[in-house]
Amino acid sequence: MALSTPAKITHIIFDVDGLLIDTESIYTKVISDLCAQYGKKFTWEMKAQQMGQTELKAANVIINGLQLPLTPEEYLSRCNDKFEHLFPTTPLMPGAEKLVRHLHMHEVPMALASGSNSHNFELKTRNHKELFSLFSHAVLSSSDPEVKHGKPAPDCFLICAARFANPPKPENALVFEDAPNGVEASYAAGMPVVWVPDAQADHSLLKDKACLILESLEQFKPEDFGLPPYNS
Ligand SMILES: O=c1[nH]cc([C@@H]2O[C@H](COP(=O)(O)O)[C@@H](O)[C@H]2O)c(=O)[nH]1
Ligand SMILES: [Mg+2]
Repeated sequence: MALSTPAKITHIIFDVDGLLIDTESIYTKVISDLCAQYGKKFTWEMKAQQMGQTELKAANVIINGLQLPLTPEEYLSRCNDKFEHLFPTTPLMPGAEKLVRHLHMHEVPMALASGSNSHNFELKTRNHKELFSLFSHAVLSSSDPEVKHGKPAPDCFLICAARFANPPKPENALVFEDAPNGVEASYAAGMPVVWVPDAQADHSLLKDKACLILESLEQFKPEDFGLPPYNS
């Protein structure tokens, strides 16, 4: 379903969590278990507000939203204890490896823009080092001093675009995102965005801000964006 046709795409910026790697199911499990210890339920609405945000901002969403008797530091430390063991087991999302290798083979410059911090990013990608070496750079909003505001602000995408050797104009950089906050951020950056939402996401809120909505990266057709088709 193409909602609008973007300008010529010369660069690609990928989100990480829930888009290239399946860390969102790990976040859901760990945060649900923590909330349950206080008799609270981690709802999809709450999760959608957290996704893509910096870790500290996301912690405050839950603590304030569910009135958890924890400081952000306590919340993050409890989660990080579990993430330390779980993130290194993270699998890739369907279609991610095929798309990244294809674009790399055709020398399309690619980078990453995530809400993660650098320690967790290393854990999450530990089993996929060679694949993640194919990106030119990664902007990690929770650790990068240049990123003043995480998604839904456009900062991480604008900074990511500016760090390419030959920086594209925003309209020439195609973003792939799973999070509503990420779609808002890329739209605010003036970049076309392919949205690959969680099955629970409400499409109606963002359908005018994404140029394409897919159930999976496996459905992406590079030629629809002027990029080399698969098998070329
Ligand atoms: O259930 C959750 N998902 C995601 C996040 C936040 O979203 C970031 C991942 O963002 P992105 O998809 O932009 O990589 C995580 O590092 C974390 O800060 C969270 O707090 N809770
Ligand atoms: Mg994401």
